[in-house]
Order: sequence, then C-alpha cells, then structure tokens
Amino acid sequence: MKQETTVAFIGAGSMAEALISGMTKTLYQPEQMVVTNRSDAKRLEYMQQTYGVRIETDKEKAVSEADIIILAMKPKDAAEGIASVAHVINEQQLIISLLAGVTTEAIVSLIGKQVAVVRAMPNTSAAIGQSATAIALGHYATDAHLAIAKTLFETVGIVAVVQEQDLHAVTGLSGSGPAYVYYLVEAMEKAADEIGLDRAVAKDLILQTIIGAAHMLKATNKHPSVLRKEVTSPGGTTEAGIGVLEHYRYQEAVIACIKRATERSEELGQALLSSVK
Ligand SMILES: NC(=O)C1=CN([C@@H]2O[C@H](COP(=O)(O)OP(=O)(O)OC[C@H]3O[C@@H](n4cnc5c(N)ncnc54)[C@H](O)[C@@H]3O)[C@@H](O)[C@H]2O)C=CC1
Ligand SMILES: O=C(O)[C@@H]1CCC=N1
Repeated sequence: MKQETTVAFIGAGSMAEALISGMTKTLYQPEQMVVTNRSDAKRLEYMQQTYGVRIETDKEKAVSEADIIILAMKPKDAAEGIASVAHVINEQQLIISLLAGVTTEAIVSLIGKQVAVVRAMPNTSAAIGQSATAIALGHYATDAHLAIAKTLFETVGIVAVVQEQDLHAVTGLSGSGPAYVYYLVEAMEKAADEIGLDRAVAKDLILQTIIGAAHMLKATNKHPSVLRKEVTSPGGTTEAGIGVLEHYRYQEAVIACIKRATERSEELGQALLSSVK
C-alpha cells in the first residue's frame, strides 16, 4: 500500500475500531486513516487518542480526500449515510462496504455513479489480526481493486475471495461466528460457577481449552469428529456430557443458528432496498 493512500471510515463503531486497531499494527500509519461518524464527538476523540488516527466531523471533507472509503455504519443507517456523501464520491475511489446483507448493486445505485465497490465481511477478531474475512467484487470493481482490498484485509487476518451471493452465508458463519464462540464460553463460565470452581481458575482453564482446541484443529488438520472421538473414552465423562448435548440437539441448534443468521443477512439487504424505493 503506498504511503499516501488515505482510508476514510464512515462509521466509528465496533467493526471500524477492530479494523483500525489491526491495520495500525501493520502496514498502515494512523495518519493515513480518517474516521467519521454521525454525531458522537466523544467516540471520535476516543478513536484519535487510542489509535492516533485523524478524525473529522465534516464527512464530505473526509470522503472527498480519501482513496478508499470504508462503509462502516449499520445497514439501517446506510441509505442516509451514503446519500449524505454520494455527491463527493468519484469513480477513482474504491468503496469497501462492511454492511451486512447490502449488495454492491444497491450501494452503486445509492451513490449514483459507476464506482468500484468491494463488499467485505470481516469479523471483530480483526482487532488482533485474526479476522476471517471474505470479499467479493461489485460490477465496476476490477482485479486491481480486489488486490487492494485483499491486501488491506490481509493486514488483519486471512482473506477468502467469494462470489457476492455467498456473502450472506459468510455473514451467518464467520461474520457473526465469534459471538457463537463467546456464547459458549459464557455458558462454560456459568457451569463452572455452578459446579463450584474458583472463577479465576475456571476462566484460565476455559480460555486455554478453547485456544488448545482451535490450535489442534489447525495443527493436526484432523476432522473435528476424529478429534472429538479422541477425547471420548467409552463409558467416560465426555461421552456422558456429549449425550446431554445430543439430548438438547446441540448440533441442530448451531445449524439452525447459522441458517437464521444467513437469512437475516438477506433480510437486512432487502430492508435497505425497500427503504429507498
Ligand atoms: N460488529 C461486527 O462484528 C461486524 C459488523 N459488520 C458490519 O459493520 C457495520 C458496522 O457495524 P458495527 O461497527 O457493529 O456498528 P456500530 O453500531 O458499532 O457502529 C456504527 C457506526 O456508524 C455510525 N453512523 C451511523 N449512521 C451514520 C451516518 N449517517 N454517517 C456516518 N456514520 C454513521 C455510528 O455513529 C457508529 O459510529 C455494519 O454494517 C455491520 O453489518 C461486519 C462484520 C462484523
Ligand atoms: O450482527 C450483525 O449484523 C453484524 C454482521 C456480522 C456480525 N455482526
């Protein structure tokens, strides 16, 4: 990435912060980034103080001076947010959208110009360089734009290039995915409490169990069911525990969860289209 490249964030929430936190630890200088939001000046000050990025209350100024514009507002705020800066966007700029469910076609149409859009679905682990991000090209985006976006997201983790229609599934799977893992950890912590373990001890054990299992999946490349069976002694504790998960249809619940999140991504895209009709 050339040093003079400027990246403007429209939106300064959780995902913008995760990206900025990761990007400023790698290829990007904080001064290359300018952050805007709707109205929360305190939040902008926090971003400046924490990451050294530039902040700007004049969104039009931030956008007009940027090479890359990252759409980081909620899908429900996108129509208004994009409309407020569309007149200062030009065809030389690259738009990267983080908006769940919203198509590149809808973004091009809201901007009203033949502008290059790359749609991306990272996750909040970008904050520590561990995002699983998928990206897809919009109609006016070229392979050169794809390469720029890929380089940008590789500073915060791994990147898969997918067809745009697959981004709904990616959103349900890995965009929302960290929350499913955190929910499991919450349950493990509650269980540890109920079975009388010291909280601090339990916290360390749970964390290392999750890290260890993730590393085992990666390092051994074994199928998760094989690794699971290696833990499960016949007539032992794991078998007894998994029996309870089966009783509560744990896998069915996880599958239904990911399908529902995928469907919700589609709904968010539809809701934006209906709001601008
Ligand atoms: N949080 C996550 O794990 C992920 C979020 N995303 C996507 O990233 C986007 C942002 O999500 P979060 O950061 O979680 O939301 P958030 O609610 O934490 O932040 C949204 C930000 O947008 C700003 N905003 C709202 N309207 C605006 C406008 N008209 N002009 C300028 N700024 C405006 C708000 O002031 C706020 O700073 C969403 O579209 C979401 O689908 C994508 C991947 C993961
Ligand atoms: O919950 C959401 O809508 C966003 C998209 C993926 C993760 N967070």
